[in-house]
Amino acid sequence: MATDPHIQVPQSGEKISMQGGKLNVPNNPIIPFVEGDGTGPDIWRASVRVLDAAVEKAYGGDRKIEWLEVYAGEKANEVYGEAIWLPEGTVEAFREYLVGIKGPLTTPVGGGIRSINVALRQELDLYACVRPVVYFDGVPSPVRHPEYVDMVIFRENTEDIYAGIEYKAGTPEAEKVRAFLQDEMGVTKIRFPESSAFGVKPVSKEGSERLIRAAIQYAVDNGRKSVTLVHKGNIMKFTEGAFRDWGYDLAKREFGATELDGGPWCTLPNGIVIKDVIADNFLQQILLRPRDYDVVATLNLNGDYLSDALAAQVGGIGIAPGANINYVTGHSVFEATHGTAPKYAGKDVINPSSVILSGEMMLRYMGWTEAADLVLKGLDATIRNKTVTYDFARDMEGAKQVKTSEFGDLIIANM
Ligand SMILES: NC(=O)C1=CN([C@@H]2O[C@H](COP(=O)(O)OP(=O)(O)OC[C@H]3O[C@@H](n4cnc5c(N)ncnc54)[C@H](OP(=O)(O)O)[C@@H]3O)[C@@H](O)[C@H]2O)C=CC1
Ligand SMILES: O=C(O)CCC(=O)C(=O)O
Ligand SMILES: [Mg+2]
Repeated sequence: MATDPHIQVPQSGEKISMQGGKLNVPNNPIIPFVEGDGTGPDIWRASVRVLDAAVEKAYGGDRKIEWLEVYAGEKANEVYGEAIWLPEGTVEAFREYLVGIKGPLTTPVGGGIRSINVALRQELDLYACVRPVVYFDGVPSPVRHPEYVDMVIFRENTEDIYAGIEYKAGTPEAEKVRAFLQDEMGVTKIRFPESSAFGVKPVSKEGSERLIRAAIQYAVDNGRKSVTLVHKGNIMKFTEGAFRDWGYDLAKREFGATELDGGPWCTLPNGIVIKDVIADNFLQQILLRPRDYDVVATLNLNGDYLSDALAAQVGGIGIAPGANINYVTGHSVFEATHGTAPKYAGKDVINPSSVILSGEMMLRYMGWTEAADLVLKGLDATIRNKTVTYDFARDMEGAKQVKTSEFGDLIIANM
């Protein structure tokens, strides 16, 4: 990164580091950010002002983030002048400065580049995608009791069918996989072998355990009630089923869990329940009985679907933050659950709450809790005052619709 001429490191500012398993955060940390594609720039402009204002108000100038712009996606193509989607310098900056934040990046469907978002998580081994889902009073919701939803999704972030190991139908590679499966492994269940594409779903013990460990540790540290392992292990026995079994084993081995009524559910000594639910059932349970669920640990693709579904219950992906974290190295990239929402790009209308709340998570992760609390205070008051962006305004009686930038201003005023 030091040699990347496109990346201008701020003159002042210091690196965040990890020492003895704890983050060491200076008062003026350098934090890399990617603005993002589509609505990313609209959202980032509002978000950065809110985060800076919260830090300024909380610490009166004693602390300040030194932002370092790095590039990915369409902006990287512009800045680098060629088709470079995820420059080495960007990955290196996130590696070197430990904590970063990003806007959404476009991934084409069917062909073209593979996801830059996924690539970044894989490159930095950010194995836990952490997505809290909580209700802010006044947000319009399609359910009767959105306030019953208070969950934190821990989604495995580096494996599964999501890793992108696929072979296109009709290629020599797909033919090779077909031949291996049918001729060497004796597989007879491929319905249309000649025209099939193939995808691979790697799910490992190490990968599952480190994610489930992070989820249980989070539950312990935050006084939560339960951890639910969500899987489709009845059908995918050796991948999703193993995820469940490895989870229960880990809870017993590392956290002292004991079986409840003959198992497989178990409890930790402090009463936290470890349980499991099959994924399709879980999707109806979260609508009917959301209070039965708290921390959720699941595989990559399930976690992707669940994130948007649960976000809808508390008002949608306009207010759905997240973090990609490696709890061992401390590396983290905070990002919203939503994508680029391209039809709203450049219109200054989109809801910036998801990135603002991802920034709030980042401040809390850094130990800057006073600033994080101010972000929540400002956002909460702005929503209660019914001054909201289009997505909330369309279903909120008596609301005044404001622009993305105005919404940011109001959050700052309400801190
Ligand atoms: N981590 C990442 O960077 C992610 C990237 N993507 C990428 O984003 C692109 C677009 O994906 P798409 O499937 O359309 O999903 P998006 O999440 O971009 O948008 C889907 C819909 O969700 C609503 N929405 C999204 N963001 C907001 C927001 N900030 N405020 C209010 N409403 C919002 C809008 O609904 P409405 O139309 O009702 O207003 C929008 O049309 C794809 O290339 C995809 O791969 C997708 C997810 C994550
Ligand atoms: O990378 C992408 O384009 C989509 C990723 C996504 O939907 C997610 O991580 O929630
Ligand atoms: Mg998604």
